[in-house]
Amino acid sequence: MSEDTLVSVENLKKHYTSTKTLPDRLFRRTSPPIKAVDGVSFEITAGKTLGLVGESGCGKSTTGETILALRSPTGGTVKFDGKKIGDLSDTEVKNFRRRTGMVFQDPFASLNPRMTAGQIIREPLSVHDVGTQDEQRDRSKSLLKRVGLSADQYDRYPHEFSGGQQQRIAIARALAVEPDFLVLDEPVSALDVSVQAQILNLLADLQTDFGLAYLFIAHDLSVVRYVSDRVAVMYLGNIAEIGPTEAIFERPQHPYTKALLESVPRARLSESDREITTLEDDVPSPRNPPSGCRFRTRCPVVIPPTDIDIDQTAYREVMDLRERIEAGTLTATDVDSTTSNTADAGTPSQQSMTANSVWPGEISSSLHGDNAVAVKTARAELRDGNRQAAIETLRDRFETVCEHDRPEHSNKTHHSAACHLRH
Ligand SMILES: Nc1ncnc2c1ncn2[C@@H]1O[C@H](COP(=O)(O)OP(=O)(O)OP(=O)(O)O)[C@@H](O)[C@H]1O
Repeated sequence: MSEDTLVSVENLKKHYTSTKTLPDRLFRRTSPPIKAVDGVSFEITAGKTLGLVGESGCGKSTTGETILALRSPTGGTVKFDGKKIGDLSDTEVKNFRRRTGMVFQDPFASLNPRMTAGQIIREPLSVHDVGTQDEQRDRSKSLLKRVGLSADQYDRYPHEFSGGQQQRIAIARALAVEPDFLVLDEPVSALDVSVQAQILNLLADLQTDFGLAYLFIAHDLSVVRYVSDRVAVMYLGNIAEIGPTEAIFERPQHPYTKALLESVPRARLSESDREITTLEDDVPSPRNPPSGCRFRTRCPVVIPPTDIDIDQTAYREVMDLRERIEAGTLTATDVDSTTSNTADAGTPSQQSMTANSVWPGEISSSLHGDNAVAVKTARAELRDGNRQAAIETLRDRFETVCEHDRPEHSNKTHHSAACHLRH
């Protein structure tokens, strides 16, 4: 941890356990928890911005809310200014609350409609007992001006403001008690594009003036690139890659970061022919995330076992096939019994089989030698009702390091990707 680290997050976990319904209780059913955040580590430097990006549902908001102790962690630690949040005394908790704050995506929903702009901004001053009534009023008015509104708007209600102005009020409220750290959860994504830049510039000015540190949560990569000193890329409850902004955008290391960047529309004409890898498949459920590397089920460069010879397209097809058998979405009834059978599965003389002969309708790549034999054997086993044997046959031959080992970050302080290809 460096001297000017303000927030330090180590192996943070937040799992949501669902409340049991009556049938669940009657039948003693338990559903696995949602692993929204599952072992996240990073640091935020005083006065700097860490951007947190990732697809919807990957755990960004939960990370921000858990860091601010709005949710209790399932595991791991958060330190603020060197002190562990869970160990704070009542006075220290109050001080932590004063020094931290949050700005939400939907400004209207985050402002009390029955309070005026002035009352909203004053509220934290009252809660923390800062100043006299007159001083609180004066400070609220000067904050209104500081965020680009007018002191005359003090007595107006939220609905009398535009979306951008409402977000300015929410920012003023967050600044009222002079915090050091703000979690900004998608602060511009609900706003018109024309207003977004104004709010981003305001946040940048305030950061410079008050030395604020930000955790800036967003799914819009161009926004994150614009505001962040460092960027953490999150996937299914884990940090896939973290590093300085330019390094992440110019020299991404993790296949997920690359795919995320590739999925951004190309701005320059010169780039219009660039081949793109889009993230088409759905993100797996955080209730039952893939073992090993969380991204392996969608990864375009998943690593085959070192002792087999297979190209990436064929390997991905075989992996997807096994996933479907394991998930129960490919069953015996889906196997056409008129073609292929167990007998021809392991014929040693069959060194190469055409795509059609290996698993009609499922495998379109050509597989050779023992790869083809394993897939044909699994097919026959599934058709004969022996699903577990089919899974084992495929696992024995094709199990990958990406599947049984969770990749670690090699370099926690600079630029690092949690990917087996980096080791
Ligand atoms: N209070 C909750 N109870 C149960 N599950 C939750 C709760 N809050 C979030 N989740 C689940 O946890 C996972 C992570 O959600 P989270 O909102 O943190 O992700 P996110 O990356 O911020 O998504 P988005 O960009 O859509 O806001 C999701 O699967 C979500 O459905």
